[in-house]
Amino acid sequence: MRASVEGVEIDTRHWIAGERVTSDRRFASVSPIDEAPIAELSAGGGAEIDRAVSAARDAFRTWRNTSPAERARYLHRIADIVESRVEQLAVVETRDNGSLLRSHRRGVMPRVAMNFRFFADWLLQLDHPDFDVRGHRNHVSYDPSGVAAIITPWNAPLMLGTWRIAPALAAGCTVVYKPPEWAPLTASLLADISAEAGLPAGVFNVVQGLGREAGAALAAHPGIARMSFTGSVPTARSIARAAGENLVPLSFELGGKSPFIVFADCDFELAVNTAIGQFDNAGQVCLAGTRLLVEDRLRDRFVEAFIEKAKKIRQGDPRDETVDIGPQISRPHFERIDGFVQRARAAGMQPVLGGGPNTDLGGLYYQPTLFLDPAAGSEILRDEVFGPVLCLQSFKTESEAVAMANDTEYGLAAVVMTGDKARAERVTAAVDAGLVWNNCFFVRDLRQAFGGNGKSGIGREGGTWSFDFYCNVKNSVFAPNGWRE
Ligand SMILES: NC(=O)C1=CN([C@@H]2O[C@H](COP(=O)(O)OP(=O)(O)OC[C@H]3O[C@@H](n4cnc5c(N)ncnc54)[C@H](O)[C@@H]3O)[C@@H](O)[C@H]2O)C=CC1
Ligand SMILES: O=C(O)/C=C/C=C(\O)C(=O)O
Repeated sequence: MRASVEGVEIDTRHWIAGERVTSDRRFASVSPIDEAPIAELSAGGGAEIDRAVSAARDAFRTWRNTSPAERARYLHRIADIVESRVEQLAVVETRDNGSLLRSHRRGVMPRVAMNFRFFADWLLQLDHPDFDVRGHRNHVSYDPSGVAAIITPWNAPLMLGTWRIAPALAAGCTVVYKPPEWAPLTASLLADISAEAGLPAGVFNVVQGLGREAGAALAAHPGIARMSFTGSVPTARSIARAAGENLVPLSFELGGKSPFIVFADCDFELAVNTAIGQFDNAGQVCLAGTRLLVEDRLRDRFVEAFIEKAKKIRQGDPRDETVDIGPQISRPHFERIDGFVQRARAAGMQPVLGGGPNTDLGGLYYQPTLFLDPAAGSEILRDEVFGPVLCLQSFKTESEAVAMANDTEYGLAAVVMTGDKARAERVTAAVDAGLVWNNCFFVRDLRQAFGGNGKSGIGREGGTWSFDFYCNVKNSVFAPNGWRE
């Protein structure tokens, strides 16, 4: 089974034990750009997952004993190949998930390579504390744990997949990866890249398929040692139930409804421009500050400038270099976003910007939308829309801003815009979020701890936190005596 997408040939079967494997059942990948089916893929289920976990368990026997230096060399080879194929990966990803081609070329695919390079290098400089305990030598080691199951979403498919796959492989785990069915194609290309890098058979496996079939079978498999999931809260609950049955440790990176707090003493232009950036990727960004909280004496000026700028956002085909935002991922997701907006309207809240499909473009293009002062407790203020829909509320005091920021079940990120450093520090300390950006957004580095509080996730990844998760951390103590000379 093959597909040709934007001139790139893709083998759309599973990748198990270093071989391509077909299933009788198929599913189609549909491009968000024009809703055209662009590829047919094998749809795996319990049998394919069983086969992949078994291959990964076999491969683990040797991969766990492959030296860190050797593992790092494989990861750097993968990074080299990714770098040599940025253009190919970028055009396929854009056709498959509708995110901007220019972002894929200049930011996202280089980050994919960086995911491999960073964890290869971090592995080699991992601190293994060695210290004295009342004359006994104490040593900490990071032992590979086994098969890591990895399930990720479609909004940045290869970047989010490799941000989990790379540390797992570096840690000496073997991997079974279930890519997102709405944008599965670059995972198939990654299988080729892993083979070309010489990764031994079974170390990295890809099972394509639907979440409720292949994904559910993987989460419930008793042969996995770790479950890393990025996606929505309802799916996380079902994965947690399944993995909990086998007492498999979890790392969850879920949704958000992050506050974007603007104080009147901020750099105004910077604040407006950064707020406009929350529409990036058509609002399909887990970290987005979708609740704009603006100090009331700045509110009218801010709203006016924001709307003026937002009206200049160019929406269209994400392959066009001049376009700012593309389509939503799929028809069901588009309808879900519109459902939120229409229910808010029906409840009496009128958007001051956008508020429906972009009728000039048709298809899956949704207008950047802003609601002012949604009713307290309303769905649009409470739930993650995961589309280009923002809410704006105002506050009078710093403590009111913090209370509003924390009035959510999520806790992934927060943005604070202020000219007062002391206030930035106070607010940063008081907001309940895994990541806080002051006068900036998405300043990202793989040494950072990444993850959310509350419904935004469980655990942290990045730097040593990733190794803490994928490894069995072992503490060994050696007595000073009792040894035969
Ligand atoms: N915190 C973070 O780092 C990020 C979080 N997200 C969150 O992801 C969500 C959007 O992604 P979606 O694809 O709609 O989420 P989703 O939860 O529907 O799907 C995510 C993945 O889970 C799989 N899946 C679905 N049902 C499953 C089941 N029953 N068992 C096992 N696997 C299953 C899907 O096939 C897909 O690969 C948003 O809530 C977003 O905030 C997205 C990107 C980053
Ligand atoms: O930088 C990361 O590791 C994760 C970023 C997540 C997004 O960009 C997203 O969900 O859109």
